[in-house]
Amino acid sequence: MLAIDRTTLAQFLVEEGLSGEAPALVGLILDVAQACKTIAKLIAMGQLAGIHGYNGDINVQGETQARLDLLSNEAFLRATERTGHASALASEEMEEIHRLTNGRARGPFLLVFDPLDGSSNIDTNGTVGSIFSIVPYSGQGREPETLDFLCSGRDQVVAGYALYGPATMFVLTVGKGVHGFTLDPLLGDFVLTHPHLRVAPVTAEFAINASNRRFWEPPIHAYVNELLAGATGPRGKDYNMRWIAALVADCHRILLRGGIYLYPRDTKTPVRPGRLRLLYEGAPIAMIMDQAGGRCITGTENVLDLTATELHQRVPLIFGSREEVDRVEALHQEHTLKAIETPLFQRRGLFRD
Ligand SMILES: O=P(O)(O)OC[C@H]1O[C@](O)(COP(=O)(O)O)[C@@H](O)[C@@H]1O
Ligand SMILES: [Mg+2]
Ligand SMILES: [Mg+2]
Repeated sequence: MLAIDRTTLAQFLVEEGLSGEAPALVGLILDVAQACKTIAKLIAMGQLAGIHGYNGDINVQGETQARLDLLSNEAFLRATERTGHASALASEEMEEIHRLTNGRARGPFLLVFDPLDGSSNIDTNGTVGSIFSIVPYSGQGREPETLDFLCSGRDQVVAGYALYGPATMFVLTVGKGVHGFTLDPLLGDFVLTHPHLRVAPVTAEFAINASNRRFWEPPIHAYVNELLAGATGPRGKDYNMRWIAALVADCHRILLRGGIYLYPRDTKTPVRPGRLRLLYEGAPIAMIMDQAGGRCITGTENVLDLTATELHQRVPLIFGSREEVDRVEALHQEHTLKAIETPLFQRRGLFRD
Protein backbone atom coordinates (compact mmCIF):
# COMPACT_ATOMS: atom_id res chain seq x y z
CA MET A 1 0.00 0.00 0.00
CA LEU A 2 1.57 3.27 -1.16
CA ALA A 3 0.32 5.25 1.81
CA ILE A 4 2.74 3.20 3.91
CA ASP A 5 5.62 4.25 1.61
CA ARG A 6 4.58 7.81 2.37
CA THR A 7 5.51 9.12 -1.04
CA THR A 8 4.83 12.82 -0.64
CA LEU A 9 3.86 15.23 -3.40
CA ALA A 10 7.33 16.85 -3.46
CA GLN A 11 9.05 13.45 -3.68
CA PHE A 12 6.62 12.32 -6.40
CA LEU A 13 7.40 15.35 -8.59
CA VAL A 14 11.12 14.63 -8.32
CA GLU A 15 10.50 10.97 -9.21
CA GLU A 16 8.47 12.11 -12.25
CA GLY A 17 11.69 13.78 -13.46
CA LEU A 18 10.23 17.29 -13.26
CA SER A 19 12.82 18.68 -10.87
CA GLY A 20 15.65 18.36 -13.38
CA GLU A 21 13.68 19.43 -16.46
CA ALA A 22 11.49 22.09 -14.97
CA PRO A 23 12.34 23.10 -11.41
CA ALA A 24 10.02 26.14 -11.66
CA LEU A 25 7.14 23.81 -12.53
CA VAL A 26 7.77 21.71 -9.43
CA GLY A 27 8.02 24.94 -7.45
CA LEU A 28 4.72 26.24 -8.82
CA ILE A 29 2.87 22.98 -8.12
CA LEU A 30 4.18 23.10 -4.56
CA ASP A 31 3.10 26.77 -4.27
CA VAL A 32 -0.42 25.72 -5.30
CA ALA A 33 -0.35 22.81 -2.84
CA GLN A 34 0.67 25.31 -0.14
CA ALA A 35 -2.28 27.56 -0.99
CA CYS A 36 -4.59 24.54 -0.81
CA LYS A 37 -3.24 23.58 2.63
CA THR A 38 -3.96 27.12 3.85
CA ILE A 39 -7.51 26.95 2.45
CA ALA A 40 -8.01 23.47 4.00
CA LYS A 41 -7.02 24.88 7.41
CA LEU A 42 -9.47 27.78 7.07
CA ILE A 43 -12.27 25.44 6.03
CA ALA A 44 -11.56 23.07 8.92
CA MET A 45 -11.96 26.01 11.34
CA GLY A 46 -15.32 26.87 9.77
CA GLN A 47 -17.14 29.76 11.35
CA LEU A 48 -14.53 29.80 14.14
CA ALA A 49 -12.33 31.50 11.53
CA GLY A 50 -15.28 33.65 10.37
CA ILE A 51 -15.21 32.14 6.89
CA HIS A 52 -18.96 31.84 6.34
CA GLY A 53 -21.10 34.53 4.80
CA TYR A 54 -20.60 37.35 2.32
CA ASN A 55 -18.99 40.78 2.37
CA GLY A 56 -21.34 42.07 -0.31
CA ASP A 57 -18.66 42.03 -3.05
CA ILE A 58 -19.60 41.04 -6.61
CA ASN A 59 -17.11 39.38 -8.99
CA VAL A 60 -16.61 39.98 -12.71
CA GLN A 61 -19.30 37.40 -13.52
CA GLY A 62 -21.88 39.30 -11.47
CA GLU A 63 -21.83 36.62 -8.73
CA THR A 64 -21.75 37.50 -5.06
CA GLN A 65 -18.33 36.62 -3.64
CA ALA A 66 -18.42 34.56 -0.46
CA ARG A 67 -15.91 35.51 2.24
CA LEU A 68 -14.16 32.20 1.61
CA ASP A 69 -13.93 32.92 -2.16
CA LEU A 70 -11.87 36.01 -1.33
CA LEU A 71 -9.79 34.37 1.41
CA SER A 72 -8.98 31.47 -0.92
CA ASN A 73 -8.00 33.86 -3.69
CA GLU A 74 -5.68 35.62 -1.21
CA ALA A 75 -4.13 32.25 -0.27
CA PHE A 76 -3.23 31.63 -3.95
CA LEU A 77 -1.78 35.14 -4.33
CA ARG A 78 0.32 34.84 -1.18
CA ALA A 79 1.65 31.37 -2.05
CA THR A 80 2.87 32.46 -5.49
CA GLU A 81 3.83 36.07 -4.80
CA ARG A 82 7.58 36.00 -4.42
CA THR A 83 8.56 32.51 -5.46
CA GLY A 84 9.33 33.48 -9.07
CA HIS A 85 7.71 30.38 -10.55
CA ALA A 86 4.82 32.09 -12.36
CA SER A 87 4.84 35.38 -14.24
CA ALA A 88 1.13 36.07 -13.89
CA LEU A 89 -2.10 34.65 -12.48
CA ALA A 90 -5.74 34.64 -13.55
CA SER A 91 -8.55 33.77 -11.19
CA GLU A 92 -12.33 33.49 -11.17
CA GLU A 93 -12.30 36.15 -8.46
CA MET A 94 -10.18 38.73 -10.31
CA GLU A 95 -11.47 40.63 -13.33
CA GLU A 96 -8.00 41.20 -14.79
CA ILE A 97 -4.80 39.15 -14.77
CA HIS A 98 -2.44 39.63 -11.83
CA ARG A 99 1.24 40.13 -12.75
CA LEU A 100 3.92 38.79 -10.43
CA THR A 101 7.45 40.06 -10.18
CA ASN A 102 10.30 38.53 -8.31
CA GLY A 103 12.87 41.30 -8.66
CA ARG A 104 13.39 41.56 -12.42
CA ALA A 105 12.90 37.87 -13.13
CA ARG A 106 9.63 36.52 -14.49
CA GLY A 107 8.59 32.94 -13.90
CA PRO A 108 8.24 30.72 -16.96
CA PHE A 109 4.60 29.73 -16.27
CA LEU A 110 1.09 31.17 -16.03
CA LEU A 111 -1.27 29.91 -13.34
CA VAL A 112 -5.06 29.98 -13.74
CA PHE A 113 -7.38 28.99 -10.89
CA ASP A 114 -10.83 28.82 -9.39
CA PRO A 115 -9.78 29.38 -5.77
CA LEU A 116 -13.02 28.06 -4.30
CA ASP A 117 -15.31 25.86 -6.34
CA GLY A 118 -18.81 25.03 -5.14
CA SER A 119 -19.25 28.27 -3.18
CA SER A 120 -22.92 27.59 -2.48
CA ASN A 121 -21.82 24.68 -0.24
CA ILE A 122 -19.70 26.81 2.12
CA ASP A 123 -22.36 27.90 4.57
CA THR A 124 -23.80 24.39 4.87
CA ASN A 125 -20.37 22.84 5.61
CA GLY A 126 -20.56 20.91 2.34
CA THR A 127 -17.67 19.77 0.16
CA VAL A 128 -15.85 22.44 -1.85
CA GLY A 129 -12.58 22.54 -3.80
CA SER A 130 -10.00 24.56 -5.76
CA ILE A 131 -9.12 23.96 -9.44
CA PHE A 132 -5.95 25.01 -11.25
CA SER A 133 -4.20 24.87 -14.59
CA ILE A 134 -0.62 25.72 -15.58
CA VAL A 135 0.50 26.79 -19.06
CA PRO A 136 3.95 27.90 -20.23
CA TYR A 137 4.61 31.64 -20.51
CA SER A 138 6.28 32.43 -23.80
CA GLY A 139 6.58 36.21 -23.48
CA GLN A 140 9.84 36.41 -21.52
CA GLY A 141 11.30 39.91 -21.64
CA ARG A 142 7.93 41.67 -21.71
CA GLU A 143 4.94 42.16 -19.40
CA PRO A 144 2.44 39.28 -19.44
CA GLU A 145 -0.84 40.23 -21.12
CA THR A 146 -4.37 38.78 -21.03
CA LEU A 147 -3.68 37.43 -24.52
CA ASP A 148 -0.99 35.12 -23.08
CA PHE A 149 -3.72 33.32 -21.12
CA LEU A 150 -5.96 32.71 -24.13
CA CYS A 151 -4.56 29.25 -24.80
CA SER A 152 -5.87 25.97 -26.06
CA GLY A 153 -6.61 23.22 -23.54
CA ARG A 154 -3.79 21.28 -25.20
CA ASP A 155 -1.27 23.92 -24.04
CA GLN A 156 -1.76 22.92 -20.39
CA VAL A 157 1.27 21.24 -18.83
CA VAL A 158 -0.34 20.61 -15.45
CA ALA A 159 -3.94 20.48 -14.24
CA GLY A 160 -5.32 19.58 -10.87
CA TYR A 161 -7.65 20.28 -8.02
CA ALA A 162 -7.89 20.15 -4.26
CA LEU A 163 -10.96 18.65 -2.64
CA TYR A 164 -11.89 19.85 0.86
CA GLY A 165 -14.08 16.98 1.98
CA PRO A 166 -13.94 14.80 5.08
CA ALA A 167 -10.28 14.39 4.02
CA THR A 168 -8.44 16.98 1.95
CA MET A 169 -7.11 15.62 -1.33
CA PHE A 170 -4.88 16.99 -4.08
CA VAL A 171 -5.38 15.44 -7.50
CA LEU A 172 -2.84 16.15 -10.20
CA THR A 173 -1.81 15.40 -13.76
CA VAL A 174 1.51 16.42 -15.27
CA GLY A 175 0.56 14.63 -18.48
CA LYS A 176 1.43 11.12 -17.27
CA GLY A 177 -1.81 9.89 -15.74
CA VAL A 178 -3.79 11.22 -12.80
CA HIS A 179 -2.65 10.78 -9.22
CA GLY A 180 -4.39 11.50 -5.92
CA PHE A 181 -2.71 12.62 -2.69
CA THR A 182 -4.33 12.81 0.73
CA LEU A 183 -3.37 15.52 3.21
CA ASP A 184 -1.89 13.99 6.34
CA PRO A 185 -2.98 16.60 8.88
CA LEU A 186 -0.30 15.49 11.38
CA LEU A 187 2.57 15.67 8.88
CA GLY A 188 1.09 18.61 6.97
CA ASP A 189 2.07 16.81 3.74
CA PHE A 190 0.12 15.48 0.76
CA VAL A 191 0.82 11.73 0.59
CA LEU A 192 0.26 9.62 -2.54
CA THR A 193 -2.75 7.43 -1.80
CA HIS A 194 -4.47 7.08 -5.22
CA PRO A 195 -1.88 6.50 -7.97
CA HIS A 196 -3.00 6.11 -11.62
CA LEU A 197 -6.69 6.96 -11.25
CA ARG A 198 -8.78 5.71 -14.21
CA VAL A 199 -12.37 6.61 -15.06
CA ALA A 200 -14.52 3.47 -15.42
CA PRO A 201 -15.64 3.39 -19.09
CA VAL A 202 -19.14 2.16 -18.19
CA THR A 203 -21.39 3.59 -15.48
CA ALA A 204 -24.95 3.77 -14.22
CA GLU A 205 -24.68 7.11 -12.42
CA PHE A 206 -25.29 10.63 -13.73
CA ALA A 207 -25.09 14.17 -12.35
CA ILE A 208 -27.11 17.09 -13.68
CA ASN A 209 -29.00 19.99 -12.11
CA ALA A 210 -32.49 18.81 -13.10
CA SER A 211 -34.08 22.10 -12.02
CA ASN A 212 -32.81 23.50 -15.35
CA ARG A 213 -34.79 20.91 -17.33
CA ARG A 214 -37.09 23.34 -19.11
CA PHE A 215 -34.04 25.23 -20.47
CA TRP A 216 -32.22 22.19 -21.91
CA GLU A 217 -31.65 21.65 -25.61
CA PRO A 218 -33.26 18.60 -27.35
CA PRO A 219 -30.20 16.24 -27.20
CA ILE A 220 -29.97 16.67 -23.41
CA HIS A 221 -33.72 16.07 -23.01
CA ALA A 222 -33.39 12.93 -25.13
CA TYR A 223 -30.36 11.70 -23.16
CA VAL A 224 -31.84 12.24 -19.69
CA ASN A 225 -35.13 10.67 -20.81
CA GLU A 226 -33.21 7.54 -21.83
CA LEU A 227 -31.55 7.35 -18.41
CA LEU A 228 -34.78 7.96 -16.51
CA ALA A 229 -36.51 5.22 -18.50
CA GLY A 230 -34.03 2.85 -16.82
CA ALA A 231 -34.26 -0.90 -17.33
CA THR A 232 -37.47 -0.53 -19.36
CA GLY A 233 -35.96 2.04 -21.76
CA PRO A 234 -33.44 1.91 -24.62
CA ARG A 235 -30.41 1.73 -22.28
CA GLY A 236 -31.74 -1.40 -20.60
CA LYS A 237 -30.48 -0.59 -17.09
CA ASP A 238 -31.42 1.58 -14.12
CA TYR A 239 -29.39 4.72 -13.44
CA ASN A 240 -28.82 6.55 -10.16
CA MET A 241 -28.45 10.33 -9.84
CA ARG A 242 -26.01 12.45 -7.76
CA TRP A 243 -25.45 16.23 -7.61
CA ILE A 244 -22.99 17.74 -5.11
CA ALA A 245 -23.14 21.27 -6.64
CA ALA A 246 -19.34 21.45 -6.57
CA LEU A 247 -17.74 20.53 -9.89
CA VAL A 248 -14.61 19.27 -8.11
CA ALA A 249 -16.55 16.92 -5.85
CA ASP A 250 -18.64 15.53 -8.74
CA CYS A 251 -15.45 15.09 -10.79
CA HIS A 252 -13.74 13.29 -7.91
CA ARG A 253 -16.59 10.82 -7.54
CA ILE A 254 -16.45 10.14 -11.28
CA LEU A 255 -12.68 9.54 -11.09
CA LEU A 256 -13.17 7.05 -8.28
CA ARG A 257 -16.22 5.09 -9.46
CA GLY A 258 -17.30 6.36 -12.87
CA GLY A 259 -20.27 8.47 -13.88
CA ILE A 260 -21.18 11.39 -16.09
CA TYR A 261 -21.50 15.10 -15.21
CA LEU A 262 -23.49 17.49 -17.37
CA TYR A 263 -23.72 21.27 -17.21
CA PRO A 264 -24.87 21.65 -20.80
CA ARG A 265 -25.63 24.69 -22.89
CA ASP A 266 -29.16 25.85 -22.03
CA THR A 267 -31.47 28.77 -22.65
CA LYS A 268 -31.69 29.92 -19.04
CA THR A 269 -29.29 32.82 -19.58
CA PRO A 270 -29.22 33.12 -23.38
CA VAL A 271 -26.14 35.39 -23.49
CA ARG A 272 -23.89 32.69 -22.05
CA PRO A 273 -23.15 29.35 -23.68
CA GLY A 274 -22.79 27.45 -20.41
CA ARG A 275 -22.47 27.86 -16.65
CA LEU A 276 -18.84 26.85 -16.13
CA ARG A 277 -15.70 28.74 -17.06
CA LEU A 278 -13.36 27.41 -19.74
CA LEU A 279 -9.91 28.36 -18.46
CA TYR A 280 -10.16 27.49 -14.78
CA GLU A 281 -12.95 24.88 -14.73
CA GLY A 282 -13.48 23.27 -18.14
CA ALA A 283 -9.91 22.98 -19.45
CA PRO A 284 -8.30 21.50 -16.30
CA ILE A 285 -11.16 19.03 -15.83
CA ALA A 286 -10.81 18.08 -19.52
CA MET A 287 -7.08 17.39 -19.12
CA ILE A 288 -7.73 15.29 -16.01
CA MET A 289 -10.46 13.30 -17.78
CA ASP A 290 -8.28 12.77 -20.84
CA GLN A 291 -5.36 11.58 -18.71
CA ALA A 292 -7.62 9.23 -16.74
CA GLY A 293 -9.20 7.62 -19.83
CA GLY A 294 -12.47 9.55 -19.63
CA ARG A 295 -13.82 12.22 -22.00
CA CYS A 296 -14.87 15.87 -21.72
CA ILE A 297 -16.94 17.58 -24.43
CA THR A 298 -19.18 20.60 -24.95
CA GLY A 299 -21.72 18.34 -26.64
CA THR A 300 -20.13 18.62 -30.06
CA GLU A 301 -16.43 19.40 -29.41
CA ASN A 302 -13.61 18.08 -27.25
CA VAL A 303 -13.06 20.75 -24.58
CA LEU A 304 -9.26 20.27 -24.91
CA ASP A 305 -9.49 21.51 -28.52
CA LEU A 306 -11.05 24.85 -27.56
CA THR A 307 -8.93 28.01 -27.56
CA ALA A 308 -10.14 30.65 -25.16
CA THR A 309 -11.16 34.02 -26.58
CA GLU A 310 -11.85 35.64 -23.19
CA LEU A 311 -10.43 35.21 -19.70
CA HIS A 312 -13.77 34.40 -18.06
CA GLN A 313 -15.35 32.64 -21.03
CA ARG A 314 -18.08 30.12 -20.25
CA VAL A 315 -18.51 26.72 -21.80
CA PRO A 316 -20.97 23.80 -21.74
CA LEU A 317 -19.33 20.87 -19.94
CA ILE A 318 -20.10 17.16 -20.20
CA PHE A 319 -17.54 14.71 -18.89
CA GLY A 320 -16.90 11.30 -17.40
CA SER A 321 -17.24 7.66 -18.44
CA ARG A 322 -16.61 7.13 -22.15
CA GLU A 323 -19.72 5.14 -22.98
CA GLU A 324 -22.02 7.86 -21.63
CA VAL A 325 -20.12 10.83 -23.09
CA ASP A 326 -20.06 9.05 -26.47
CA ARG A 327 -23.85 8.64 -26.24
CA VAL A 328 -24.40 12.35 -25.47
CA GLU A 329 -22.14 13.25 -28.40
CA ALA A 330 -24.05 10.90 -30.72
CA LEU A 331 -27.36 12.50 -29.71
CA HIS A 332 -25.93 15.95 -30.50
CA GLN A 333 -24.76 14.68 -33.89
CA GLU A 334 -28.16 13.13 -34.65
CA HIS A 335 -29.86 16.39 -33.68
CA THR A 336 -27.52 18.46 -35.88
CA LEU A 337 -28.12 16.11 -38.81
CA LYS A 338 -31.89 16.37 -38.37
CA ALA A 339 -31.63 20.16 -38.25
CA ILE A 340 -29.67 20.13 -41.53
CA GLU A 341 -31.95 17.60 -43.21
CA THR A 342 -35.24 19.28 -42.31
CA PRO A 343 -34.78 22.48 -44.37
CA LEU A 344 -33.25 20.42 -47.22
CA PHE A 345 -36.26 18.17 -47.21
CA GLN A 346 -38.56 21.18 -47.13
CA ARG A 347 -36.65 22.79 -50.02
CA ARG A 348 -36.94 19.60 -52.09
CA GLY A 349 -40.63 19.70 -51.32
CA LEU A 350 -40.80 23.24 -52.59
CA PHE A 351 -38.92 22.29 -55.76
CA ARG A 352 -41.31 19.42 -56.36
CA ASP A 353 -44.36 21.67 -56.16
O1 LIG B 1 -25.96 26.16 -8.71
P1 LIG B 1 -25.84 24.90 -9.50
O2 LIG B 1 -26.62 24.95 -10.77
O3 LIG B 1 -26.10 23.67 -8.70
O4 LIG B 1 -24.33 24.88 -10.01
C1 LIG B 1 -23.34 24.21 -9.38
C2 LIG B 1 -22.12 24.32 -10.21
O5 LIG B 1 -21.64 25.66 -10.12
C3 LIG B 1 -20.37 25.68 -9.56
O6 LIG B 1 -20.51 25.81 -8.17
C4 LIG B 1 -19.57 26.84 -10.12
O7 LIG B 1 -18.39 27.07 -9.43
P2 LIG B 1 -18.12 28.30 -8.41
O8 LIG B 1 -18.65 27.96 -7.07
O9 LIG B 1 -16.62 28.34 -8.49
O10 LIG B 1 -18.76 29.53 -9.03
C5 LIG B 1 -19.83 24.29 -9.90
O11 LIG B 1 -18.81 23.90 -9.08
C6 LIG B 1 -21.06 23.43 -9.71
O12 LIG B 1 -21.02 22.21 -10.38
MG1 LIG C 1 -16.11 26.76 -9.81
MG1 LIG D 1 -15.23 29.56 -7.53
